[in-house]
Amino acid sequence: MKKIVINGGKRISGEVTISGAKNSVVALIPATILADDIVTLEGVPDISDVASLIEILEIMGAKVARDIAAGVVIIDPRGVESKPLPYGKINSLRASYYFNGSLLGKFGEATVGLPGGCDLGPRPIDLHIKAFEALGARMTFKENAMHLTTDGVRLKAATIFMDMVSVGATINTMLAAVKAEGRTIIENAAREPEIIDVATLLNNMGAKVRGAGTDVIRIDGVEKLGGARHTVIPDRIEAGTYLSIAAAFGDGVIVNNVIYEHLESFIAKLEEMGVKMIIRDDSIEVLKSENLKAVTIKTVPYPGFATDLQQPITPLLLMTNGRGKIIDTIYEKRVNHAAELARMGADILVSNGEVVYHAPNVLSGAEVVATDLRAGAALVNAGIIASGETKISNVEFILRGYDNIIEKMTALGVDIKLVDEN
Ligand SMILES: CC(=O)N[C@H]1[C@@H](OP(=O)(O)OP(=O)(O)OC[C@H]2O[C@@H](n3ccc(=O)[nH]c3=O)[C@H](O)[C@@H]2O)O[C@H](CO)[C@@H](O)[C@@H]1O
Ligand SMILES: C=C(OP(=O)(O)O)C(=O)O
Repeated sequence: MKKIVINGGKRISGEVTISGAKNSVVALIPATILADDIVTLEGVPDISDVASLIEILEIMGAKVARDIAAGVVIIDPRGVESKPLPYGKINSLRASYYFNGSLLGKFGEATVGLPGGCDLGPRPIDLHIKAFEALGARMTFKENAMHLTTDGVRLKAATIFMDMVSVGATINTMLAAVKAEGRTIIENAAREPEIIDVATLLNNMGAKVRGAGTDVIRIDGVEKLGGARHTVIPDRIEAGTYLSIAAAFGDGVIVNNVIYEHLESFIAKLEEMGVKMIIRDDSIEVLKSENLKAVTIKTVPYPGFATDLQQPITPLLLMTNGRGKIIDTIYEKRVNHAAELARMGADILVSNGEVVYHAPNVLSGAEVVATDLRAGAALVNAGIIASGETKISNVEFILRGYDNIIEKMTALGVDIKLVDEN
């Protein structure tokens, strides 16, 4: 079993460069099968979710060439068939649900197992299914998988109102609708930067998607999509994770390859706490910051404070002064990191579904468990601050979403290693 071991208590400094966004690339890869020619993705992070998606692409018949160090993946989807994908890697990540949309959009048929991903409480996909049905698909369960079919190959455009703001359902509807007959309108669409990134790739492939990044997306279906070359946007969640530890325990850290506009609500919180920063065109320098103020964080859909950042920022909150809360309105059960941080000596607990903390805290190294991806990131950040040794298990979650975290943290002066141990 792999574990991350951190010898903490040494302040960090230096520079780190942010990789391509996990939540973008995991949709871009399934999107490539809609093309009838080669698609090249640049800025692809070295994370296990990408490896899993490439494996699935290859099972479907795509030819894939990857240069991991250069961050380039070249996908030739011309041999792809809509084979049933009931088990295996499909269940190991969330984003495998995008193959439902792209296979359905291309072949009028898809058989894909239920998605996995982080256990954050219930994560239904009813909105995805409702949207596919509105586009003319029928759904049944077959071989433990969702089987989607339509009459003929092309779906029929529709106006779809999303009952809730959902990143996955918005992207999946785009994937299914780009080749449908007529104009599809998605109302109450999610507005995350990753949605714009997927729309940009689709448009470069020849699609007609307008309005991505607003809550109304219009898609005029086209018959054919071609090849394209696309660079993945920087990962705002990875950036927020490094900015958090830089603010909590840095003596001057520059975070490169950042789009500030994607992080505005997060930066606003750092400013409210009193963190000193210099914001440049595509980098943010965090200066040594002291006497920080406790704040309350409430997660909401973009452009509000991202649910994926509330756990990585928690160790920073623990270093402030005062009391505060974290209220996650997207996933009420995304609180498991609190108990692990308490094992490291933090004054933090969950009350009525809200995380309540009292700062400042003195953290000590401990054996802790990464219960999910961002809980794992929180424990890495806490382990850096804590005195003594922190040993984190279940690191597979962390490696799903953080490109070269050991190397990047080491470059900032952290004593951190990945070990194989029972
Ligand atoms: C691979 C990926 O991009 N994952 C991100 C994506 O997940 P994911 O796309 O799964 O999250 P959604 O935006 O769909 O979920 C938002 C909320 O809507 C609910 N919901 C969603 C779909 C549905 O059919 N029915 C329903 O009730 C969910 O339970 C949740 O409470 O957005 C989340 C919210 O920003 C992030 O935490 C995840 O990192
Ligand atoms: C919850 C996350 O990922 P996923 O939706 O892939 O499980 C995340 O990236 O924080």
